[in-house]
Amino acid sequence: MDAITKNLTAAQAEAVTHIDGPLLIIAGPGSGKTRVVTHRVAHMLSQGVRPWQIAALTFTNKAAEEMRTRLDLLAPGQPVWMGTFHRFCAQQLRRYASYVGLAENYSIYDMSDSKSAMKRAIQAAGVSTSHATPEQIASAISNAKNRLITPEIMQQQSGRASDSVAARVYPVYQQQLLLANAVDFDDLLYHFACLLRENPEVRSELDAKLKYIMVDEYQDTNLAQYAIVRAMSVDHPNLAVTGDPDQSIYGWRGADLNNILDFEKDYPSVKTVRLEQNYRSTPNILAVADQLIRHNRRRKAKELYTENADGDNVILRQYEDGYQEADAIADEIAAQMIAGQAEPRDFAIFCRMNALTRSLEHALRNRGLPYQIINGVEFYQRKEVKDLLAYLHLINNPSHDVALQRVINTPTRSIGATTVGRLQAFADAERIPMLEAARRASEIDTMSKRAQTMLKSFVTLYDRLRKKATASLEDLLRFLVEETKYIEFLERTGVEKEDSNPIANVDELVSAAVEFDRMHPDDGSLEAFLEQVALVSDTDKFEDSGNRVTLMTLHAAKGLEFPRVFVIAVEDDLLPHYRSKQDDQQLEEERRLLFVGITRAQQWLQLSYAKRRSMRGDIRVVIPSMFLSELPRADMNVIESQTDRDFFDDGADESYPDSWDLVQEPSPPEQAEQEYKGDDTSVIPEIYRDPFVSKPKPKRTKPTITTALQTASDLLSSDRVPLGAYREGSVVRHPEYGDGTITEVTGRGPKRTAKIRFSEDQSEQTFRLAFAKLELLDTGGD
Ligand SMILES: Nc1ncnc2c1ncn2[C@@H]1O[C@H](COP(=O)(O)OP(=O)(O)OP(=O)(O)O)[C@@H](O)[C@H]1O
Ligand SMILES: [Mg+2]
Repeated sequence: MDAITKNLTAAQAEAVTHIDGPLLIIAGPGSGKTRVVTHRVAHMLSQGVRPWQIAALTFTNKAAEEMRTRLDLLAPGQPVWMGTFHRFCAQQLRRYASYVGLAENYSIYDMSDSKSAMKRAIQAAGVSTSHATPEQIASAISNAKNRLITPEIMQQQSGRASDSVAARVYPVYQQQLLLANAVDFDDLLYHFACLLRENPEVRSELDAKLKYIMVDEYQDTNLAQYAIVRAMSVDHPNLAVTGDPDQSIYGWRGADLNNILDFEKDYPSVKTVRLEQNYRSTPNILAVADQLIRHNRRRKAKELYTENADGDNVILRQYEDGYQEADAIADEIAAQMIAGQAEPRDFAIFCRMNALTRSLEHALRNRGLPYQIINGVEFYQRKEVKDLLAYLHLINNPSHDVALQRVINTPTRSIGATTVGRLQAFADAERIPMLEAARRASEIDTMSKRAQTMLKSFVTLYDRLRKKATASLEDLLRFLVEETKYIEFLERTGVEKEDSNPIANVDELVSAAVEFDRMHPDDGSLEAFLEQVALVSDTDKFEDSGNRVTLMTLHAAKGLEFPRVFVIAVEDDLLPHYRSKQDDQQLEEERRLLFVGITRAQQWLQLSYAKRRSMRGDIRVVIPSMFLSELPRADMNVIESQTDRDFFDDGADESYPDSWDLVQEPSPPEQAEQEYKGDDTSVIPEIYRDPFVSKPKPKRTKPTITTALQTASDLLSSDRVPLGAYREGSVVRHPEYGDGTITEVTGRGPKRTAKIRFSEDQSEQTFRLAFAKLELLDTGGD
């Protein structure tokens, strides 16, 4: 026990050694809340609690991974459940799928899958979208799920127009999902919460099994999450939660601050521990954070203090424009590295929206600085990756209509929209999955013979693929690519984008499959792989091992820490986001978001804004964020841009935009925009009404990530073999496939492609030479 508590303060040790009974740890950033969670688990294990009796829940896979790493240091190899809420619910639902009308191999729809499913449901429900856009309908349904409102209850509500339309779509949407044996992201929580509510025997079984539940970042739980942990902590109320109300930043997806503020009311016998000391940041950084957050009215005041040594002053810097900002930041990073003060991994750059990272990427790349972006163009969202995943989904779950619609004519096989429409109508009428309908194509008399034949041959292809379902994931994927002639399709359609290479992405997906096979030699099922992919969240794939600068949104930064932090574009209309400015509560959430950003920094921090910023080709004059005027400038280094030139001396007022309407970014902040026009708790029947439900907030999205797979040095390395050196007969080495011989070279410039036959398994692969990680062993030929 000494080993576990020796590096803890008295208050931390008090929380760590508390085993039975509810526990609330409420404390500011960097005070060791997450550390307490892991130490407490280790302590419980040392006191004889069995590992399978404990579950530690959090919000990002990265945070869960970190907990796991820390626990492994204290108590190696213990099978304690640690993971995200969504993963937890996904796994429980596999066990209890039939209780909610699903089969065990159900699919998890991602954002774009859900969107297509929603479109279809809106069509099927026959509602008009003139008063409510599909987004508004989706958002209202998502809200309802977050508040555990069933379709029946929603239909009883009157309310605003978009809601009554949504109420008609909701049951149809749910029915179609069930028919497809699929759930959307909200459903994971919703179904599981409903299941616990409606099945007392399951509830008490889980309550008894998982005697010790812990939740980190409890301030971000929504009603569904609250209901879930509460239901599992009735007979054994050993629920321990940690949180910081000042870091609640997920109101837009239904998080309810009251869940933490009222914990003491929910569990009157609770033991509350406050941690006072910050171990993360310098006093300078804390002072800035503290001054800022004091401007929120809805909070309990608390002091942040630290015994850490003074560091550099926090810098507040103005730039001419976004480009100068990007260049200067990249230069600053290079300078600090050259001075031997830091390495790339020490730096993080945070922004309000993903779109803002573009010029930074450029600047970092130009200087050969390695970086990774954790942002909204997730690898798994790329077209070619989604195509192949859709095949896998359909192989795993033949009822997955969204996947079927994606692949039925990809690669193109002359199955046009009309045919698909008729197929869908037949499926809807017969209440069968579309694949089943395709099998019965000859019964669809609205369809031409030719179309029926095409469908039949698609079904034949499908059956061939499905036979491979039990092979290793790698084999399955390679077989799939080959059978569908997918690479040829990519080559034919010639999609070549500046920042992505489709064929390389296919290779990357194969690598992911190989990796998955390797990690799961025994239990690696297709279903498990798809689940993992579906649940990848924003901070996943975040490699500590890679020594890179990290670019990410403020939302994704929660819970993490970095020695050196830049927060860019602290500007009016961006932070606070213009859609949040009208509403006091939302404005306070924006302030908390900046607070979260500031408190990630350990030693060094710079906040910046520009005089002008170009967005989608438009240059706009910038007003600095109101939050900057709330900071203790006297204690900061305030550096204004030296240049006086101002393009907007004339007519500046006219060119100033009302809003950033053109800035459209499918990232969390945008969700805040979604229609919320009032508090509807009044129309929720009594049994569902929770005294703590405050403003339900719009739809959650699945946050996503991209790792910039090619580091700057990869892209810039001058010692690359010129593409012309590769020819038929050249012998090459690939890091994964081993040695092989080029059998064919086609295309020019960046499209130059080589077919390689690998000696190990005689498989043939196609690579774009500009991107492939090849080593030229022998040029071959003369
Ligand atoms: N007693 C301690 N002694 C030494 N280091 C500590 C102690 N407590 C916490 N730390 C360190 O302080 C840093 C912040 O801790 P931790 O991440 O647990 O804080 P947190 O309260 O979870 O922060 P956040 O609110 O941002 O999630 C970590 O690097 C942690 O290892
Ligand atoms: Mg933490």
